[in-house]
Amino acid sequence: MENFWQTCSAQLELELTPQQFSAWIKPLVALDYEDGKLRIAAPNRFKLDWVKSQFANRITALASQYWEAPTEVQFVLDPRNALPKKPVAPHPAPNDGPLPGTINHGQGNGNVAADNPAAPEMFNIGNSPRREQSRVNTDLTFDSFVTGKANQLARAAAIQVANNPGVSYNPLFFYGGVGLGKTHLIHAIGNQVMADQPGAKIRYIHAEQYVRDVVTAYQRKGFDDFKHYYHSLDMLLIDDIQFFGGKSRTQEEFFYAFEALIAAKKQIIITSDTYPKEITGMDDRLISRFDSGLTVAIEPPELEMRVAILLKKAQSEGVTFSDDVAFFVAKHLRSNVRELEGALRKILAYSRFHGKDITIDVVKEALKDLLSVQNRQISVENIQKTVADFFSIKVADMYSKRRPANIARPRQIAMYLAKELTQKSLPEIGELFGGRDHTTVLHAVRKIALDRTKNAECNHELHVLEQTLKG
Ligand SMILES: Nc1ncnc2c1ncn2[C@@H]1O[C@H](COP(=O)(O)OP(=O)(O)OP(=O)(O)O)[C@@H](O)[C@H]1O
Repeated sequence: MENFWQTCSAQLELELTPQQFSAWIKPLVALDYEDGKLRIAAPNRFKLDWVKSQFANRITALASQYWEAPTEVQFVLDPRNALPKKPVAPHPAPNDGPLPGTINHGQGNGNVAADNPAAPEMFNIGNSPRREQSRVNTDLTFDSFVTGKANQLARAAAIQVANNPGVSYNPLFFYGGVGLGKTHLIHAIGNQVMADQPGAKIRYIHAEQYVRDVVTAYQRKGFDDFKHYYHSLDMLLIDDIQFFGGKSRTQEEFFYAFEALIAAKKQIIITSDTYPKEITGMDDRLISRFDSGLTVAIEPPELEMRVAILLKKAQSEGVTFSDDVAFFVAKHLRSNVRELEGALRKILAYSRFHGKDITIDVVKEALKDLLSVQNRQISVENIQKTVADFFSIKVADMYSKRRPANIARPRQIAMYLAKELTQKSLPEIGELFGGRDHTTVLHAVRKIALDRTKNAECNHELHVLEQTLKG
């Protein structure tokens, strides 16, 4: 039973986004399995209904596969949490990922949001424990953060700020690609400050949630409360600020909060996928403020660091990885830490499921899909040829200086795909497109990324090209 749930969770973790997984699957408890019936408990009615409608089929399939027999899955309320059903709030809850959320039935005694289901999430700070209010994840600490060349500067800055919040660098701005540990690092700061200063009012928030809170405050004419809450913080940790791009109302609100906090020497820590000046659709005055403290990059991990991360994560799962195995995985998976974690989960699930020790052969088998994608390296040349074929232009036009629209656009698409599907940097891509400047590549990447969100046909073309290139 436990084995099944571990395997099933590991599989779902691979299939869902991290937010979906932690919002919907992590809180579930597998209760028992008898006569082809599996019972799974959800912490509240809302989660129960949602999980049932969204994930029941997948869990049933995994259970039937595991027990090699048709299995019926029943979802029940966790007997420890069973409370009478309450109305569902119409807005998304903070940590519930992209899906509609609700008030927290489990700990609402007397707090504003629980009494008033329409109250915005940001006021849900009544009687629940302080850590809960701060949204700081206690698992993400400096201790569990592996350091290497790629992140040592960022870690040093983080420690410095955690030791002297509001004093040393304000704001502290981390930027870097996906899955490189930006979120981990800002939670680590939050955890340390919370331990050092138990009275401090700290808040972690993802920028998308902040945008939603602004919208909610706007709809309910609740800006005074909104302002009061954010301006009263001792430390604000705001993740993925690039989501503010193009959202002028949010930027304006954030600007006031920013000014108020900095003036009061309260620490602000920001993460983004790019450095301040490169964030699209961001007000110049905010950009200059973001850059007014310390801005630090986090780079993709080098080989030794990838090995260290794998060894540490395996150890924390109670499994010992031999150095050979760790090197094998680290050599083949190069892009980011999240990918390494995914690979580790796959390996553990595979070895548990088949009852095999973790050897290189077992790893090869467990990561078959991942490794074959990595091995089928997509080259920029290949992208140029495929895109040229697709739009019936000459490959040479990819490097030429000619600019008619029927050539310029496919060229921009090829640059976009080169950035998306290869590990090449912007200058390297520029070089391969006839010695163009990296800003030209960046412009193309952004333009096509934006078109893609607005124009279904463009999105479809890109999809076809991606599928062709990935084989
Ligand atoms: N140096 C590290 N040591 C240990 N774990 C790490 C390290 N860097 C990242 N991780 C882990 O990798 C996963 C992804 O990291 P994180 O969410 O912090 O990335 P991110 O840079 O914020 O990415 P995104 O921009 O996609 O949000 C997390 O589980 C995190 O704990």
